[in-house]
Amino acid sequence: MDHFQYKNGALFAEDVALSEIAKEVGTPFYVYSQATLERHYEVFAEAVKDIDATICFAVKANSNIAVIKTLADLGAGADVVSVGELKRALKAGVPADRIVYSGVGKSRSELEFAVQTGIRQINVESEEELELLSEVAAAHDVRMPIVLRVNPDVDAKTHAKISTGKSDNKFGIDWTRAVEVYQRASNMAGVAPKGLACHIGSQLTDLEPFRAAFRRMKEMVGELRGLGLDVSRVDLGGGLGIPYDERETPLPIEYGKLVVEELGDLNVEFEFEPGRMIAGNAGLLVSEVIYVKKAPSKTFAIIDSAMNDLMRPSLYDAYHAIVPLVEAEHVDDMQSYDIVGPICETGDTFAKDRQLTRLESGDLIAFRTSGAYGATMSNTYNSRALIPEVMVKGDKFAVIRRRIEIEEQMDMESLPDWQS
Ligand SMILES: Cc1ncc(COP(=O)(O)O)c(C=O)c1O
Ligand SMILES: N[C@@H](CCCC[NH3+])C(=O)O
Repeated sequence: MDHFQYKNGALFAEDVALSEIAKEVGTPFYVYSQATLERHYEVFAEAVKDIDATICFAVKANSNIAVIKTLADLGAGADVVSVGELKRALKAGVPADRIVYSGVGKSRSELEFAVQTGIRQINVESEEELELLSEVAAAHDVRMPIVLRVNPDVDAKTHAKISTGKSDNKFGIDWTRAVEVYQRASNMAGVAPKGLACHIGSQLTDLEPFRAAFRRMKEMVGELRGLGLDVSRVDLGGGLGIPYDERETPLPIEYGKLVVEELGDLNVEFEFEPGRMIAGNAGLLVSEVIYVKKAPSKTFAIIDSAMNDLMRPSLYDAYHAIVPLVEAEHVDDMQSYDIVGPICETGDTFAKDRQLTRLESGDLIAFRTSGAYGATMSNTYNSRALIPEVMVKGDKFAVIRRRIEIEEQMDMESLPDWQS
């Protein structure tokens, strides 16, 4: 359940009419419901309450400091993949000892920063990274807690571009090598191996791939313990899918049950890294129709947001429900539209042949389920502004990132001496 509902024909975020926000901040903008963010975190926490669990919100899904702080205030940790995300998490008030750091390409300076910050753990994804981390941590007189991210060679049955657990994906250490690498790590300076991690992909709509990965993790923990090695943590990553359309997706409670069923007797601390499940349905992208253009074979609704603001449709052919801000009175007046942005690429298409109530220039529409991987993946292609993000709580709203205009972006550029 989210907190974006129609009241008297107008779409509200909690107790604020979205048209009111549009009037104040202009379109397009992202809007998040604090109550939905909180509710999703609580639902996930409830689902894993029977095990020792640290929930580390995957900051890549939504890195706005106000969003991270909302979750940190409920006790969330953070899963970060860059020093930039680490700095955001710290600024939002996430305690360092609740931050885990994943990613295949952490640089020396990033490792140095993480080691000095004293975060909970680094999820090591290759032997080369292990060697570098060992050197960096030892030089700082630190024994850095690590887990090895394992690639379990499991097909997550999700979009190929966001599947991460097959052996031909770049992520993690191949499961057939993991025990040997762990053994090696336990004799290295600067690192303290605590356990294993896996993350097989994002937007999983079937629990079976999770089960397969969990079983592989369990086998490996058994093997490591059999060798007398200590394993006290297992990080199960994120990946739980959410409904973008009417198809059902597994509930967090079912996922939690699966974890208990498969791994409940492991006697470890678990870490989870949910991103989409928490932020996805907590956000909308609101946009205005600029023109409605009839072509011989179809009608285009050209709107003021574009693929640079919400990349998911053009990148993954992802579906986002599109709804009007003013509930249509005549639902029998449905028409077919291609919803497109102003960018100079045909790929700048949000939806094809979408049945919507009649649209006119000036109408406001919203893309549902845009709170995860929306603003974080936006960019300034075609020299467009970065759009505002707004947070709603009850009957209040606040701009949590202002529009970053092109003038400001140009201020970051300079001419080489020989041109000035
Ligand atoms: C290592 C890692 N953890 C967590 C996540 C968050 O995934 P999701 O948003 O699907 O929960 C991702 C992204 O897929 C990831 O790569
Ligand atoms: N960016 C992707 C998810 C990738 C998850 C990152 N590991 C999406 O929008 O669905």
